[in-house]
Amino acid sequence: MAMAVFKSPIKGEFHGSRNMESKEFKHHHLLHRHSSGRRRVFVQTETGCVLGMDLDRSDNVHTVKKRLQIAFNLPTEESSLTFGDMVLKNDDLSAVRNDSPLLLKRNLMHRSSSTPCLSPTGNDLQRKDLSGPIEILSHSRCFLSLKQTANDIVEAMKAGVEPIPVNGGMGGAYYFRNEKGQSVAIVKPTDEEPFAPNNPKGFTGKSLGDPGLKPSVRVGETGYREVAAYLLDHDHFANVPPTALVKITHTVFNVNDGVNGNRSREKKKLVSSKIASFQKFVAHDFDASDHGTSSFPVASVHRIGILDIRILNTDRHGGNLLVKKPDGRFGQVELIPIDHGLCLPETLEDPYFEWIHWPQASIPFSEEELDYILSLDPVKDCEMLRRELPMIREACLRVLALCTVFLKEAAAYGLCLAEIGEMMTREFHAGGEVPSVLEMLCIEAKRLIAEGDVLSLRSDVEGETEFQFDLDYSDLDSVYSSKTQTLIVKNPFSNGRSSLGKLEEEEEDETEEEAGLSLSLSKLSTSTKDNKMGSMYPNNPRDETEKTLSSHKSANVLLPVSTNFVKLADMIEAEWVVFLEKFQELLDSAFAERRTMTLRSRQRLGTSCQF
Ligand SMILES: Nc1ncnc2c1ncn2[C@@H]1O[C@H](COP(=O)(O)OP(=O)(O)OP(=O)(O)O)[C@@H](O)[C@H]1O
Repeated sequence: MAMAVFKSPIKGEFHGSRNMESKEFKHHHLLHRHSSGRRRVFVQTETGCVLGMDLDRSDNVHTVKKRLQIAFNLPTEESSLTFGDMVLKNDDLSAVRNDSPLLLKRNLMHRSSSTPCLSPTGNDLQRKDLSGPIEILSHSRCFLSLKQTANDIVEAMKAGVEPIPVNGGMGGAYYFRNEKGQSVAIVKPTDEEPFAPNNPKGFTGKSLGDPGLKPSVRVGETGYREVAAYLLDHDHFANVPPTALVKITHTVFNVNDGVNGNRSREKKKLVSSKIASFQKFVAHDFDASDHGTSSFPVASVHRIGILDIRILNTDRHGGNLLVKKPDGRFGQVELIPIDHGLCLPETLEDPYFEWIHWPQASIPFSEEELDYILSLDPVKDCEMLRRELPMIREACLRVLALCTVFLKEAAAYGLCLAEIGEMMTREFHAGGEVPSVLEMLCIEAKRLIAEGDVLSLRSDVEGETEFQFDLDYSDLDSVYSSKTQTLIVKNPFSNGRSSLGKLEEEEEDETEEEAGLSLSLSKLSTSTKDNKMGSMYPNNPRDETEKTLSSHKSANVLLPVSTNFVKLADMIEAEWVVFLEKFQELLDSAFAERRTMTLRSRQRLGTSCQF
């Protein structure tokens, strides 16, 4: 019963680089650009400083870098300018859209651990940065309600009402208030995230763009994920508070001295401009970790679970569900999901779903929920995110597409939220972490592609797309143990092509044990989470990761280890299309297996546990 979600529109939708965008969008984009010629962009350095700049028709990468050289005292040849997945090269600024944040990076060979915080030195340029105190980085209607909130805050700032730093959490966060002193928004600067250069709580040691708290979510990129979760929450189904990316200027923000991560501005009270997520504050009474969960409405748990599955949320713990007591005596509590910074990872990760063992999650979906799931369109969702958040990485969009397809098929089969969540979650066995059923299905789909003749799919498009993904994964590979991936990918393409050189080198080292792993995968049934799987990993994959991590500096000592079993973004578009088809073909038997497991465990527990 595989659904034809990706049949016709897929061409041109799921691709590795934004310069292959759909014709329709490109046309619209070009029209817009040529009619106005001007665009406003926000350039952020790796250490967090932000400058608003107006580009006009005649600007190119070189002229922009030249202006930044004056502002940040960073020679053009020592810097690169990136926009999401893309390193902007030559004279091409055509992909950069109005309100886009760009990242100015110091080239690797010019970096040193004692690099001071790049702070703007060009007064002239700074004066030309005519940003208001809060600028929403979009003119989309989706953020209209936040415009008023921003205006209220600006009025309060004029009246001397100061924001309040949030005490808890690892990242820098601030409650911004209205004139009455009421909190109306929570602001999280991207350069104050855990391990980012200006983190106020001592968790520093990385640059923006480096792998972060979760290796598949880069430092400085949690903010746009918060916005993505809001945008994907169609019809406010799951109750995600309105969230936007902003450029915001205030003295309350933290700037470290760059070398030791010490706070330097506390006393000086200097004004800093930041790119931050800006979320509507929702008054609440407690969070889900403070309270029994039995009073939580089934519908709210289902709606939040549906969102978490789509976005592969790796951080849905109780503290990230705010709880509001009912107004009247007989009302129900309201749940407000927050903190979506660790959703949409760049590779399949182990999600964390606090609700997975709540009884509500085992109750079948209602008709209304099934209709909502049926209406979800992963192709449209990806298009919408590309439009609203042009910096979003294609790798994240593939995770979104895959998880949405999985949800749609599973719900259509009749599985409940708990069953779907469990199929996405890894288990730990004596031998280490075991891939989730979802991951095993992906591994199997990749193997099926490898068996078929997809080599021809690669021939035309290898160069550029490959490069985009190489950029993405060179960083991530250093913190992941990706043994399984290597084995799966190298088999079909071991024909001496240069872009896969790295994999070929590794192939020579293939041990008997690894060959055995390839073989086991080929015999894989979809019931993957039994103890047999443990023996497929005689060496704990986590040990490998720990070894890699130990070679990194400060922040990595504190970072959790992570295993990467499946990458999605290493496939060229044509492979991705075939992969999705194979993946869907495998789903029915996996769901049947899961259903049998549920029935068996119910029989064991007796009927008292049924709902
Ligand atoms: N939209 C909101 N409305 C009201 N309060 C909020 C909102 N978002 C966050 N908070 C409060 O701020 C606290 C910190 O927020 P959040 O968990 O998003 O930040 P964080 O730095 O990512 O935290 P952590 O490190 O625990 O993940 C929350 O525990 C919650 O109490």
